[in-house]
Amino acid sequence: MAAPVNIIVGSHVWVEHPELAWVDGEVFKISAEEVHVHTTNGQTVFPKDTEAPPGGVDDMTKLSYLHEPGVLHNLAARYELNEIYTYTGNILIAINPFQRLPHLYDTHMMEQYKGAQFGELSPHVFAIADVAYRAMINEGKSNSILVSGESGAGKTETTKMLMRYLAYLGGRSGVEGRTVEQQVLESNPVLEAFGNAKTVRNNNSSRFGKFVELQFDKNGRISGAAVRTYLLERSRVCQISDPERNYHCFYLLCAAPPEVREKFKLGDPKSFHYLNQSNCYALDGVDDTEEYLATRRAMDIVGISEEEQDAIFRVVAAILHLGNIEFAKGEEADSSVIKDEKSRCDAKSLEDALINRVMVTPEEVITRTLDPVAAVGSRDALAKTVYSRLFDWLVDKINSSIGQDPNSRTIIGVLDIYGFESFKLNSFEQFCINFTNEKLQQHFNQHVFKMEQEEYTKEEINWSYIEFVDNQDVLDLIEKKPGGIIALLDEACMFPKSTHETFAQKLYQTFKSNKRFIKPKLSRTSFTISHYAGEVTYLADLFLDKNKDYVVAEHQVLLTASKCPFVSGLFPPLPEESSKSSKFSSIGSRFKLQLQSLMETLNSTEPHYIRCVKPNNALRPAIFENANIIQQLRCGGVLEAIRISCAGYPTRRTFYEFLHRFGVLAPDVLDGNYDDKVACEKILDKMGLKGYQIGKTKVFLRAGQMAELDARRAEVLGNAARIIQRQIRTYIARKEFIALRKAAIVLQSYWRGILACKLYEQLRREAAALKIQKNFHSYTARTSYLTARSSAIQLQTGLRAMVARNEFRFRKQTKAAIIIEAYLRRHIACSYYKSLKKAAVITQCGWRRRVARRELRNLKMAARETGALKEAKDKLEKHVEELTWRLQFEKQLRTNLEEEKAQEIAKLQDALQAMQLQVEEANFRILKEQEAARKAIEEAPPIVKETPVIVHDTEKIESLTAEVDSLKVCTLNWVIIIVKLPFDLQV
Ligand SMILES: Nc1ncnc2c1ncn2[C@@H]1O[C@H](COP(=O)(O)OP(=O)(O)OP(=O)(O)O)[C@@H](O)[C@H]1O
Repeated sequence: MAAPVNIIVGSHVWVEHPELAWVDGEVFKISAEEVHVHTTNGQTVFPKDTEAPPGGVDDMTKLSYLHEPGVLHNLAARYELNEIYTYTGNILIAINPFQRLPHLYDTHMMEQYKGAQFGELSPHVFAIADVAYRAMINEGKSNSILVSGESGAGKTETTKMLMRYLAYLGGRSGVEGRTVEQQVLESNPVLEAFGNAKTVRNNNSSRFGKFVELQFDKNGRISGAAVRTYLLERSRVCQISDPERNYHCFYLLCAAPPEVREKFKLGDPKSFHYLNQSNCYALDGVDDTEEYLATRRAMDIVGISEEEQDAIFRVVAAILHLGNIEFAKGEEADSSVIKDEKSRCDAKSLEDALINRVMVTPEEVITRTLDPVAAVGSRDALAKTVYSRLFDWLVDKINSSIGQDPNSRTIIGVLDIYGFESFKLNSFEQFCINFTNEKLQQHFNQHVFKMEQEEYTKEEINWSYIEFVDNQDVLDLIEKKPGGIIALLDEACMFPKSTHETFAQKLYQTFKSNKRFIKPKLSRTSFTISHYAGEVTYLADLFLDKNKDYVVAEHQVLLTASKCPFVSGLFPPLPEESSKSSKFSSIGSRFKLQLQSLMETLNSTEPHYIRCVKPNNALRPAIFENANIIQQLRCGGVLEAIRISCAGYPTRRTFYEFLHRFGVLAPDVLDGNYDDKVACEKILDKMGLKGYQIGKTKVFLRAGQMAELDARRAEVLGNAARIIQRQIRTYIARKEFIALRKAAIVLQSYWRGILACKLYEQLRREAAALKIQKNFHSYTARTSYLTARSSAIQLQTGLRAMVARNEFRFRKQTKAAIIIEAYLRRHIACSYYKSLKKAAVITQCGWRRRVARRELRNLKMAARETGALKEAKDKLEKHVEELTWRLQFEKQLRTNLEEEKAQEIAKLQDALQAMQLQVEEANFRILKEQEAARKAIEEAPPIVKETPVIVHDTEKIESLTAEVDSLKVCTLNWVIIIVKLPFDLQV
């Protein structure tokens, strides 16, 4: 490959790669015109800045090597660190982070950016908004911020942030009710509900362009606002492809609370033809019911009344029901039930409007019935017309409700518009979008380059080497009247017989020699336009249909006659002559006019640019391997701006300003009597700068030269400041030194006196301390000795007592043991003695028994020998027994007698007396009986035998006599006892 300048062996370079965009490598050989690079594949080579900061630079113009890979690498390095914003001069590049970064947009951030110098803080949308606001306030000029980028790049999000920040700067805090800025912010959700849809590239893709104009009063407060919208994608209402969705409002309404669905006879979105062409009904992380309620709240805030909201959703529901009408072949169009209450129009009129067409010829009026395919087209056209009118009504309503400020002198406009589009198949929408971008690019060119060139021309400096691609020729190709593509398209639309083929042929013929128009070789209906951002091939097939904007007369009649005042309000009756003269209106030319008006507005403002970029792959490291980014930067004019900025003279100053600022660099030049221009030239030459230009009134500097001059100026000023500082410091220091020295001497003498006093005092204290120490030591030593001694004595006492107690205990135990032993021995001896005694007794008994037995045997033998002995023995035994009994009886008696002594004595005395009386009586009777007996003997015959009675009486007398004797003895004994008793008792 060819070697670019400033590349040598060992250089680190970027090499173009067909898929990865750029890969880095190292040059290892340069021969003739060839550079050999490791990892080379024969593509373009750019030098790599090995000293570039790893985190990237916040402004691309600060890069040492400004080329595509350098730019891309810088963006990638920053994106890696979540730095999604980067400047390119005054243009802000915003890369979609695909993740919420709340810290970037909180109130704290807003506070930081408020009034901060541009470039002082990291690049940010707030910085751009702040610059616009400050410029407006300071210069009293209107400003605009143009946000562009491809679908999903983050335009809408960026616009929201801008609006929030501008509302923060220009809002009225503490105002009651709905403020303008609140209404402006809340208009977003309303417009998004009706103008946004899920597409393949973005779940919340805005299907229209938008220009919000914030009007400010003289105090810089927001006093009014206007929203302008561009080119709503109408075809989406009737036609969607998987996995896209129709406009959000349809799904929100189908998910509305049951009473609302009931009112509009709605149900599952799958049951509607306009929604079920795609299988996507829900969005991840979005609750349509919630969104419905939020949209209604936002509608409240922007001032849409309850009735109007109802009417709006009634129209939305009607469009859904309209889509379900089907047509069959036949004379009569077959329709499913026409739910007339939805649009409040007559079912028959609806049917007529959908399938009948009236043609007025000079001769007659012909009514023609459409075939089913055409009827479907008619139905869809009706739906699209109603929807786009509804959308326009919403925008108008928002504008009238927010209100315009006729006294406002300045505005800040924010443009959120689709970026350049180039797909495989490009249709009318892409044509319009790219036309818009050509317009904006021209505006960009005019602003950045043309202004630059005009300035250079005015100043009569040489600018010939700055080239830029002027796209006026492309714009002519598209919009020139007559003869441009739009004009030809309108023409073709007005010719009933035109087809897309005739239209394409017309284009080929008209533009066959146009540099910007190319006819693809194999196609009959497509054409290619060489746009500033690249070539785009359009398919002309649907251009005619899509360009037609008129409302079919039958539809107009139907809708004007609607019983719903809202619907009839959307379609006011056309003035007689306009309906007659032309029922044609073209989207292309309407859009052209809108763009012209937008451009006029933009041209009257100071523009600021934000380019949103969408990494193809949200994975961070992939960004660098993303050729599409380069394309987006190219389309956004970023690369061109960088190139021009480097090639041109970005810095310029009037001679006066220059001399005022940089005169210090060459005081001799200032002192010399030179013309301003010459003086400037001399200063620049003295500084050794090259490539600058001197105009008629200004000095033009190349990129970086201003910084260099500033650095030199800072150096000179710094040196001068240092000299002055040195002198002043010397003077001050000397003065301070003398005063200090004087003060030091006084202080020293005073301090020395104090020190001597202190020393004496210290010595005295030391001596005293020694004495105290000595006494204290002796005292402590004695105290500790006494304590030790008393402790020893106590210990000894304790030990001795312990020993004595032990000895005493031992002796006591010994004594007890002896006693126990003695008792034990005595017990043993006693036991032994008793056992001996017992044994002796037993032995004696045994012996005696043996002896007695022997004696008994002898006695028995003797007794047996004599019966008398035996009788005697019996007698003796009886006697012994009687004696024994008598003894016991006597004992008993004696005992009883002892107890009853006194009574017994008396008793016995009584008994004695009685017995004496008896004795006397007995004696008397004996005498009597003896007397009687003698008398009887004397009287009885002489032979009479003795009778036994007498014997008896005799015996009785004898016994009585014996008894009397014994009683006498007994009485005597008792007398003796009684006489003796007092004496015994005394004893
Ligand atoms: N600054 C940001 N912070 C966080 N997420 C963002 C940011 N910018 C964009 N996004 C994400 O990217 C998505 C697409 O962004 P946005 O809708 O703004 O794109 P757009 O350029 O307006 O697309 P379209 O042209 O299709 O409307 C957003 O829904 C959001 O998820």
